[in-house]
Amino acid sequence: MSLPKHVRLVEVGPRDGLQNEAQPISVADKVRLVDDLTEAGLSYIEVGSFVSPKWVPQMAGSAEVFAGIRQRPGVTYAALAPNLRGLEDALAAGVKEVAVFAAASEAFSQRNINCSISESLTRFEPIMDAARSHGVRVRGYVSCVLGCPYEGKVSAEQVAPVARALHDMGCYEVSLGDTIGTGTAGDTRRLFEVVSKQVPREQLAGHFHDTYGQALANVYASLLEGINVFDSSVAGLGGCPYAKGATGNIATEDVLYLLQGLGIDSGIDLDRLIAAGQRISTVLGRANGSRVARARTAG
Ligand SMILES: CC(C)(COP(=O)([O-])OP(=O)([O-])OC[C@H]1O[C@@H](n2cnc3c(N)ncnc32)[C@H](O)[C@@H]1OP(=O)([O-])[O-])[C@@H](O)C(=O)NCCC(=O)NCCSC(=O)C[C@@](C)(O)CC(=O)[O-]
Repeated sequence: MSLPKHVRLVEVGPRDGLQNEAQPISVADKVRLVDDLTEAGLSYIEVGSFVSPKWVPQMAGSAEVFAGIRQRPGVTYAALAPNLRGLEDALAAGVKEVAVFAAASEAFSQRNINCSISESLTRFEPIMDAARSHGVRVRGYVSCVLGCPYEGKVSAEQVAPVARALHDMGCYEVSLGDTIGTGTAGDTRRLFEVVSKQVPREQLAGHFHDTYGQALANVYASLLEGINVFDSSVAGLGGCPYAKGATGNIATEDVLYLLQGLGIDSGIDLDRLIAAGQRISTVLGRANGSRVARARTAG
């Protein structure tokens, strides 16, 4: 399969990245991050989550973040909504696109959203109906597609029906998440081969964490499988509260560098993106998780 000419990057740093940071982050710092990402040319930014603040304290204040950001026309600013309450809060905050999230492993589903996989899919139905009636698009996630912190190996055959269910209920795109970052390029190719028999490739995305240093290889493997949407996190922000040692998502800067080297357009300005990543890394007092950013800012 030939490589795509254009790839869309879904920037998940303000949500997947910041949700895992230990120290409190002010609304102003979150707003600044989203604005910096808009300036860098990202066309899709996941801004926050409308989830229980007891479960994910860092995402409290997502409505204030939405109220504070400068929204550029043509850019999608999305949020997670795990239940009807989350959707209603998102709508009240003026959110135009939400994401629901399921898992391919039962144990992870229980720990993450406190219900079984099938209960979660049932819970999403009224969200889909309400979103549809408000003209809000819904993206779907499947976690633990290449491994689970509790159950170990997860097969592509376990992932496919969950992805299919999300697609069938109306998710316009389903993002497959290697939550603990253990997957290899071979696993990734097989995953997309199997899942694309149930959901068209054009409606699948790859979401890779870099725990084992395989994320960039997995993006390349996915490109070879005809996938052209990837979730990534500026400065490689994040981790996973349920997976010991898990690192953040693949750094957006590193994916962008890969894409530029392949002559694939994404509309993003690497220098501005690096500046955005440096700024939030300084705010958080952490090392920048992007290899490209570290190399470009060394010395
Ligand atoms: C799903 C629930 C809400 C179920 O939570 P629950 O405890 O089963 O629900 P509940 O209905 O019994 O409610 C419990 C409490 O939460 C409140 N509540 C209930 N709903 C909401 C809401 N929407 N917003 C705010 N508060 C809410 C509710 O009002 C109540 O408050 P209390 O009476 O105890 O004071 C909970 O489990 C939850 O919020 N979990 C958080 C899950 C989460 O955000 N995980 C991280 C994102 S997923 C991810 O990172 C993976 C991904 C997508 O990146 C891909 C990958 O890498 O794998």
